[in-house]
Amino acid sequence: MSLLALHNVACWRGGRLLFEGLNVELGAGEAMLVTGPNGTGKSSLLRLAAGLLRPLGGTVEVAPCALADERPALDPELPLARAIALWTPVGGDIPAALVATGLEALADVPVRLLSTGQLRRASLARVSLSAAPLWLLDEPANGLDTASLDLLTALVSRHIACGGAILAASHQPLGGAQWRTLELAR
Ligand SMILES: Nc1ncnc2c1ncn2[C@@H]1O[C@H](COP(=O)(O)OP(=O)(O)OP(=O)(O)O)[C@@H](O)[C@H]1O
Repeated sequence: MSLLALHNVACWRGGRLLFEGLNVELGAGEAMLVTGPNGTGKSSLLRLAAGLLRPLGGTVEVAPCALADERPALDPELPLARAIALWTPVGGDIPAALVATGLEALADVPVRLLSTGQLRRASLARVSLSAAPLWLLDEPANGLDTASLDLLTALVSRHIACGGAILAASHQPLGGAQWRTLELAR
């Protein structure tokens, strides 16, 4: 079953054509890494998949998805666990997700006090709790230290093993899956 299907997609942004004729198919248990130089449209592609951007042409079919990008999408004034809870469906195990992202000691700390790497991990915790089968990860390794990269690898591995799919944009290789690569060019 396809969790993401882009057919002949074109994207216009910032006054220029970023890409056209793009076809992507992601099924359960599949992961795709989007690479390419700055400004070639990696983040734009993820936003297209998330339904936050409209394609200039082509079609986008997508299963329920969760996006993690540079914006944490968490209320800065709330303690971390409560901010994440606003995104978590009933039954989501927030303490376990905080442990999986190494954030258990920060559950009561306001989001605005978290560091860059901690915020990135908080986004990953939010996504992992979303129950969405498709994860859209924009530079998920940015700002992560070595131990946190291992946590990211474990999260990816578990999601793929559970039949999820991941579309990630990254300038660095990611672990946890057999990544197919899509390279965007200028
Ligand atoms: N909100 C926006 N409004 C207009 N143009 C934008 C907007 N966001 C990005 N762009 C433009 O779209 C183009 C692609 O940007 P995008 O962020 O998708 O590239 P990227 O491949 O993810 O880059 P990077 O490797 O630097 O993260 C760039 O030329 C950028 O200026």
